[in-house]
Amino acid sequence: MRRSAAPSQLQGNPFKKPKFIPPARSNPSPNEEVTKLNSDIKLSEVAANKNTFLQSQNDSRICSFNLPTEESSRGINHEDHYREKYCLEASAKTTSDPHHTVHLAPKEITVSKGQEEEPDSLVKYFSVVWCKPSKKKHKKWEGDAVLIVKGKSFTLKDLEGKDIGRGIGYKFKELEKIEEGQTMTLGGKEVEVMGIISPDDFNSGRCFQLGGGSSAALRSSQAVKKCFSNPFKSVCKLSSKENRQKSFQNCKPRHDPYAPNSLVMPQPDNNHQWMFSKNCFPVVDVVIDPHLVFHLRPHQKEGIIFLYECVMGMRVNGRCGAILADEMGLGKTLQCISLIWTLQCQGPYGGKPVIKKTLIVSPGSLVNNWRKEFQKWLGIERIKIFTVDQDHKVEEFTKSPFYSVLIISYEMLLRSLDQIKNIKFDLLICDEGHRLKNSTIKTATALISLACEKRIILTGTPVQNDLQEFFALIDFVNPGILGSLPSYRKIYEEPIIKSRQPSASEEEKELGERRAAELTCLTGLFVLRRTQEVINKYLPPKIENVVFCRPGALQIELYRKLLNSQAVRFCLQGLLENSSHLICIGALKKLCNHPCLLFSSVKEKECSSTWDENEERNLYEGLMNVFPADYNPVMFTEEESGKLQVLSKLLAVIHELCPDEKVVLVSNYTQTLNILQEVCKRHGYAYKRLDGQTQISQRQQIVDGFNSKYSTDFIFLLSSKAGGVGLNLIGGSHLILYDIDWNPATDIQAMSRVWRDGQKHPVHIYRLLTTGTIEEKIYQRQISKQGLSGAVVDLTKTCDHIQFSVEELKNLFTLHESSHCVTHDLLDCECTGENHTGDSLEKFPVFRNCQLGTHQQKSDSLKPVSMSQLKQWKHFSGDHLNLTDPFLERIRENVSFFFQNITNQTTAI
Ligand SMILES: Nc1ncnc2c1ncn2[C@@H]1O[C@H](COP(=O)(O)OP(=O)(O)OP(=O)(O)O)[C@@H](O)[C@H]1O
Ligand SMILES: [Mg+2]
Repeated sequence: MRRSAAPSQLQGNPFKKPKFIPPARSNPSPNEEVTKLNSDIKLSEVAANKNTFLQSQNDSRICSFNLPTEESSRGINHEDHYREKYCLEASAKTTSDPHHTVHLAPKEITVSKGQEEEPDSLVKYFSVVWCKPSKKKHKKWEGDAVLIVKGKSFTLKDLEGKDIGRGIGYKFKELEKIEEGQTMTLGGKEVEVMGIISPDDFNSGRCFQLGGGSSAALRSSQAVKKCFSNPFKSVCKLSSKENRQKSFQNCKPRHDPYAPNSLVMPQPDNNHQWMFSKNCFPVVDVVIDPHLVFHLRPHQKEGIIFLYECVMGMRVNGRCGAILADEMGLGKTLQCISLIWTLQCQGPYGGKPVIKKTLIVSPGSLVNNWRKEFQKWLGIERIKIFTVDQDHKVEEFTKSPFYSVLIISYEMLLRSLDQIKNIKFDLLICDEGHRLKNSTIKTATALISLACEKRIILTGTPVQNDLQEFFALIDFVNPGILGSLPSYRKIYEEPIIKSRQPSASEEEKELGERRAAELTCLTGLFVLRRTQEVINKYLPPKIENVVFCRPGALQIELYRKLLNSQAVRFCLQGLLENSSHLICIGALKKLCNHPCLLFSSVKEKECSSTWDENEERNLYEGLMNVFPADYNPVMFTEEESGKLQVLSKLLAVIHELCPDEKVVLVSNYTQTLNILQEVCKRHGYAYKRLDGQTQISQRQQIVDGFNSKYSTDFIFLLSSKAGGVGLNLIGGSHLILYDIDWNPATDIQAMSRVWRDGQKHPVHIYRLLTTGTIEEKIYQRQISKQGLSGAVVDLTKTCDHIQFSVEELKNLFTLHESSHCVTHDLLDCECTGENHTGDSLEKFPVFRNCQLGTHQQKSDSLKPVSMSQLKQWKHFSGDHLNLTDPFLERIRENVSFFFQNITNQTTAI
């Protein structure tokens, strides 16, 4: 029977066709195959064992994929480069084995109630094509589908995972005997069986991904298509033999690949050469500029190899995107600069450069940081970069032949999109690219519309917290690799989410885990994340302190008044509108920072026209009577706020004991920053300030000014939410978090500004919390499981997204006046806050009964500390004798409790 082909047949159905084997690997030895399979299994196991697709990205091991170490990279680079494809080839093998017989049904297939239970432990899966029944000889097949046969029933699913046919009560023998090539009518559709699908391929979801992007399908179908298009085309283009010889003679590596410590990129395999080598140029080693290699950390070398392989299409055939999701401060910028500089000057085929122009899009505050980093690592001569701002328009870049790199902010990009679209960029880098996680926002649609194939997203944020956002990022760098959004939802998202519901059956759990593992395996080829641990050894010690400050008398009185307000009482009875608890929380937080902030808010509200109808009236009623009659917020005193008192003393002692060191002072509120700024003025401390209002064009200048060793600044006032992302503030070695955010990511972002590569001094972090108040509760939420699930490190998640039960609100709206530290009370620790024995803090390996381990512990990764980790931190009450830390000693009078942890303790403080 002749017939027109269904989509799968046009592309090459991997479930029917024999596996495509690249020329160089036509006869893999049995051992090699075993290794590959093992590698696949290991990979899946890691993901599955971790039981989570979410967590796996946080594990630096998972996405590293046997990247060569510094020592081994030279050797490995010249071998055929297959290691990264183990996973793919292994999948291809399982799917294409023509000898697959019918498999015993895995237990994950449920038998729905009422269905006949006959020998349907046998579940079989087939790839089929289908059409409406007709008597025509030449069938016009309408689509590919997956046929699932179980006992006397069957289900037909299209490649988006949707059911398109179901039937029950068939003669058992008919369904039992289905074999390849057979046609039959099932549920009103004519179906031809194309091949058998293994339970493994069904459970992993690979069988649905013909065109979309299953690893196996991608490799085979695309490679086949490209390879056999016209293999001789390029050869014929050569003008003459002499010309060819001449140009071949010039094909030399730009740098000596055999020099000691050289960093050589992996050579493309035969398949790649077959597809991409224009004019059959000889393969030349691509060698990273030794000038750069000299500075690179081992993880950065690996990162560059990873990026190179991705953008060259060596990891996933025909796909040139990558996500570099290294934790903050690991030098993603330098890795990209090295890649750009290399590709701009070199290439594997005849040494010809791979790219001409690069577009870097970054948050406005980082545009100049990119320029500086280029200059830092490559000087001003090697590469000409152009940054777009008010005075330097994209046209200038277009007109000048000198520039090869354009750096632009996301905002400017939108404004100049038309001009940008007219430029042919060969490489696109999106810094802090997690903002593209919503593909419908303008910036994302603008960037998606650019023709450039080689795309890199840089982000310090794990990208797998939300499966739809994850899809958007993956689909941006490698469009279509996960299929369409609807099919992704059906095949991956739904089973994965279902498997995580407490009510999930064993089968659902197993299926969800398999799909998650497959997704991790597929995307892990072009997503790389390493954690802070990889650079810890290059960083100075970090002394982290959580400081519980006693509230001032006025603060306590006002706090009580607020808690007794009608607004809070209504909240606790669930009587007020949804957002009213947020107003109460906001007022308590302000009060913790300083009573004068609350005073100003109430005054402002009193004058506002909405005051009468407003719930705030219920909250603020009678509050003014608590303030002294002549209270003037401008004349605020430090004594009125416990934290401000501690801060003031802390600044004084740092100034006195470390005159060469500087302080980064962080708050999330502009009004609080105003108070802190006033404190600086009163004490005569020179300062710089960066917040949401700071002009983008001035930001880098302010940062540079502060970081400069000639700067006289003592303090950098930073609004972390407004401008913290990506900044380098290594000029400061003391960082004080004046207030706490619901989202631990905001604080972690801020901390990472100073404890990063280039920091010369030991870093001291002080997190100030007002004892017994809502600040402690927020902190507890950060470190408890509740805070950790879901939006761990997503900066866009704010308090508004958090749902509170009445119980939780009750807890939030309680003031613990008699406790030294409610957080410690919750730790179930037997100590009385007296455990510090008086030895130097730095050398404190003593095992105390309240500790789970010795003092030093591994919490280096940029994750919020957990309750149990906190318990292992050294801790003591403020009135404990013999505080040997001179900074803590000076502030103890106003402090009820301390927690302290030292990382990288070995180096002397
Ligand atoms: N190999 C290196 N040697 C010395 N300093 C380095 C090295 N690599 C990076 N740095 C410096 O480390 C700092 C952090 O680098 P970078 O800004 O690229 O981090 P990042 O990974 O982009 O972090 P974030 O996610 O916070 O943006 C920069 O000052 C950079 O110059
Ligand atoms: Mg960065």
